[in-house]
Amino acid sequence: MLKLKNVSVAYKENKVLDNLSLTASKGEIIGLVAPNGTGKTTLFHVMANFLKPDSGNVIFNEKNKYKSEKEELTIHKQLATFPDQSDLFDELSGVDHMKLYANMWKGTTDHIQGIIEELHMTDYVKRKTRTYSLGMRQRLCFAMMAAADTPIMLMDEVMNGLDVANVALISNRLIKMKKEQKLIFVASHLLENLDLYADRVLFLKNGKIIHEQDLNEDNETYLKMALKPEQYQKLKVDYTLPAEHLYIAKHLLCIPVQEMSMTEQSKWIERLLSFKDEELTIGPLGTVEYYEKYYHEKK
Ligand SMILES: Nc1ncnc2c1ncn2[C@@H]1O[C@H](COP(=O)(O)OP(=O)(O)OP(=O)(O)O)[C@@H](O)[C@H]1O
Repeated sequence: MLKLKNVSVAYKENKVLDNLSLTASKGEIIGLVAPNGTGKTTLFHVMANFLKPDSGNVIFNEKNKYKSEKEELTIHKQLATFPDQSDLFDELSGVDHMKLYANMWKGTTDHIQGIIEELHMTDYVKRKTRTYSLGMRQRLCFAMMAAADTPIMLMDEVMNGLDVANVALISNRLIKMKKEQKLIFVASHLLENLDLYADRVLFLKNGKIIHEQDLNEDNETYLKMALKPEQYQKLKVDYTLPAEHLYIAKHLLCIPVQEMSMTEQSKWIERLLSFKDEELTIGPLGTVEYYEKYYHEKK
């Protein structure tokens, strides 16, 4: 449905995207993660043709490229980008904004009431947006995307400024959109949240996708525990850790257990539980752990 082929973008000496390629299909939510200033927004801008890459192509449905105004129009009918809160008009109401997006893309506004109810916006949506709080504005931005209802959606920082209840509300709506076969890209710093709805998470570094985590795969199970370097060293001296173990960002020990016998697993659990102050968890590596692995940062 959407293909990027060898896309490169540089701002003078600053190479932000370096020969980057990716393929995305309908019915997928793709998370995009990286520290601030790495190129997530730049990548979205290339996908939406707000920025022409220095080289490479964006291809939609195997045939459409940003080659002419006509083709751009064809693509833009299928693709909406998350509005910036600063783009909202102070003197218009939330409903007005939703109607704007609905008319621009879908050509009907019949579905708006359902979205308002689902996103719990009934109490405020008829008021002018200048009276909205940060979280209310953010929910409206999301509601505008839902109103546009395009097959492809690019969502930059969709959860910005939302409280826990609203993050859950929007996450559920994203899952519903996925079931409706939308292709949705979500750039986010809420890493654990991505594990709830994303099919894949792409990790961007030095202009490239350095890792693609498939969350639908039957991923390896790990014993996971935060250990100080000296604790880790002691464990290494006292026992032979499996060669495939990870010590992420000099902080998180992850021991793969799928190939181990039950007896061996129990031994490792016992050994780790001897570090009494630390919490032991069991499960696959999530986006948080990969993030630490690739960017060596604590959350
Ligand atoms: N118009 C521009 N001119 C020059 N440099 C730019 C421009 N836009 C972005 N950059 C640079 O490109 C790099 C990537 O920026 P981008 O906004 O794509 O990052 P990001 O991953 O979206 O960051 P954030 O998480 O903070 O939103 C940064 O170093 C930024 O300074």
